[in-house]
Amino acid sequence: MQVNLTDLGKRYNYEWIFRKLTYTFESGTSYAILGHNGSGKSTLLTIIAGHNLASEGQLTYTLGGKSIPQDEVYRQLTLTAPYLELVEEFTLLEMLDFHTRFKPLRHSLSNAALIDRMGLQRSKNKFVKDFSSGMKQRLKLGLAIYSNSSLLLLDEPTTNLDQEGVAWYQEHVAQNKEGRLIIVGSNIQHEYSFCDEQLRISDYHVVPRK
Ligand SMILES: Nc1ncnc2c1ncn2[C@@H]1O[C@H](COP(=O)(O)OP(=O)(O)OP(=O)(O)O)[C@@H](O)[C@H]1O
Repeated sequence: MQVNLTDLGKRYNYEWIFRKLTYTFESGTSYAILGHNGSGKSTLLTIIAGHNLASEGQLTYTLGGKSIPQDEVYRQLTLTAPYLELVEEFTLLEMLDFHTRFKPLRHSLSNAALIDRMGLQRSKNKFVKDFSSGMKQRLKLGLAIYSNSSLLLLDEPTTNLDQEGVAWYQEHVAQNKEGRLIIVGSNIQHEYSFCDEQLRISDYHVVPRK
C-alpha cells in the first residue's frame, strides 16, 4: 500500500489546519504524525481513512501497483481512535463475530485466539458496556492490529491503558507491522517509538502574514 498526498490542505470554515502537504507513505514503513493538541493529527488521519474530505490537493492510494478508488479504500484499512465507539450491547464474543464478518483477521487467526492474545479470556461473555475503559481500548487495538488490513491507522493508541497495557500494545504492534503501512497520530513517545519516520504536522501550518 502506498498513500500519496499532493499539496493537501484542510480548513474548517475559515481556519486552515494545514496546507501544501506533499508526502508519500509506503508499505513496510511505520510513520508517526506528531504535533501538539489541536495541531491536526486526527484530522489528517481521518482524511487518509476517507472519513473526512480534504479542502484542496490530491490523495491517492496504490496497492500492488494498482490504484484504489477512494471509496473502496475502507476495505484495505483499519482505524482506531478515541472517538470511535464499540458496539456496547454486544458481548466480547458477539463483538468479534460481528467485526470479523466484515474484516477477517490476519493469518486466519480464530476469534478465540484473538481473545487470548488480548488477554481477555475471562471476559468473553461479558457485555462490552461493562468493560473498563482500558479493556475497551485493548479490544479496539486488538481488532485494529489483528484485522487483515494493509493500512493500519492508530490515533492516540494508548489512551486509557496502564503500563502493562502500553507494553502489550508495543509488543503486538511490533509483531504485526511487517509488510504493512502503519500511521500513528500521537504526541506520546511510547506510542510511536517503533516508527521509522516522523511527520510534523506543524510544518504545514499556515503562518499568518504580519
Ligand atoms: N469538525 C470540526 N469543525 C471545526 N473545527 C474542527 C473540527 N474538527 C477539528 N477541528 C479543529 O481542527 C484543529 C485540529 O484538530 P485535530 O483534532 O485534528 O487535532 P489533533 O492534533 O488530533 O489534537 P489532539 O492532540 O488534541 O487530539 C483544531 O483546531 C480543532 O478545533
